[in-house]
Amino acid sequence: MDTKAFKRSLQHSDNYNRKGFGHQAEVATQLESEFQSNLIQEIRDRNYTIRRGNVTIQLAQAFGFCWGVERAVAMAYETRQHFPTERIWITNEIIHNPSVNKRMQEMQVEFIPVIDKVKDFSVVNSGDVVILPAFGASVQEMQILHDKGCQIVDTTCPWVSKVWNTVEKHKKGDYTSIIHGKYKHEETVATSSFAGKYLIVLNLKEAEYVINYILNGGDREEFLAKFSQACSAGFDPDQDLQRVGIANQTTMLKGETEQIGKMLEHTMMKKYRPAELNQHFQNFNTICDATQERQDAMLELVEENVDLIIVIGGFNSSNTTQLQQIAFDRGIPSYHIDSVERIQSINSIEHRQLTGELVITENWLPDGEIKVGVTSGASTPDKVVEDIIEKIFALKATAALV
Ligand SMILES: C/C(=C\COP(=O)(O)OP(=O)(O)O)CO
Ligand code: SF4
Repeated sequence: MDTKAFKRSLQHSDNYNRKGFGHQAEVATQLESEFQSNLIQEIRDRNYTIRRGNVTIQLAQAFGFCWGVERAVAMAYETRQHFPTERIWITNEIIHNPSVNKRMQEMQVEFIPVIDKVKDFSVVNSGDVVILPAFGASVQEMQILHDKGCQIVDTTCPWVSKVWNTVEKHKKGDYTSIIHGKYKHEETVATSSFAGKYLIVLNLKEAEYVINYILNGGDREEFLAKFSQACSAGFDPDQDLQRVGIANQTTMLKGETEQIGKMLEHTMMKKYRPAELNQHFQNFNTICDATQERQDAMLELVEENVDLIIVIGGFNSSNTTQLQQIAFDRGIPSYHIDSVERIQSINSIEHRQLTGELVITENWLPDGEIKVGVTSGASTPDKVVEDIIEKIFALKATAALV
């Protein structure tokens, strides 16, 4: 499929909207009351720190809702206002936060049903409205919806679309897109659907494996088995790694994407002559600003001498997981939780480990004077952060009375 031509025709269609419906002001008030927090604003105004009793909270200098998330959620709210009686669908979670997705359901924004791991678009009728989430959607899904003639509201973050443009450029130049990302993640699924040849690498270890194959060759069958779900159809590692371009899922660890880019650049210089580099390697920066800022702020927070760090965000939120990875790498006790309910008591917290496992840790909150670092992912409402900080204050105040 000519994905570029398809996107152009979609954008010119009367049934397609990516700018909202002019209800920004009403929606802004609603979003503020549902998701914003006076306490968090107060802490921001006090140079990101607050002390109550024997607890000091140190917030990261950048955390919480990013611009792309605010925009997508606002567009979804506007869509409900603009189409009060129409049936509204969404192709995936709007963003990776349970409280925001719950609100979508309360507003009767329905998920496309999935049968045997396949989305059943037959439920969508031409008069329906379908929201594409902040991660975007695959070009195949867009085409199905376009063919149905339903109203499409596209909330894809422009930073994500920028990555799609990058893989289109790779495709045009006959470069294979090496995508740093998680092959099952909605954004990466969408990005790879716009690519020509592609290979998705999760981390430095996988990138090193690919580099070794480029330089020294290797076991072709093993390579194909390893990346069976993470490459384009008919991918041939012996042919398709001679010209490569870098792209990423916007919320990966920024340092890791940069390192993978550098490693591949050096590899191509080594394998071919430096003067031929441009024919074998392309790199456009596709890390988003919000991801950079939140990770940079986390790198500062881990230097703050905190006793522990609470990382707040959906358990399927990639960018939140990257924030915890930074704390983990520094050996600081850190707890990734998605809501205040995970704090069961002063002695017990249920949290997600980097492996994805949910575990309960006892005696997680130290006695006496403590300093707690707090950050939240790009899809986490400040309200959720407030509830958690208030809970910590309350638990410690009660403990001090005993
Ligand atoms: C929508 C979006 C980022 C917002 O945070 P999310 O937590 O929703 O998504 P992710 O970190 O990619 O799992 C895609 O860049
Ligand atoms: S994290 Fe970046 S790419 Fe993702 S929604 Fe936010 S601004 Fe957009």
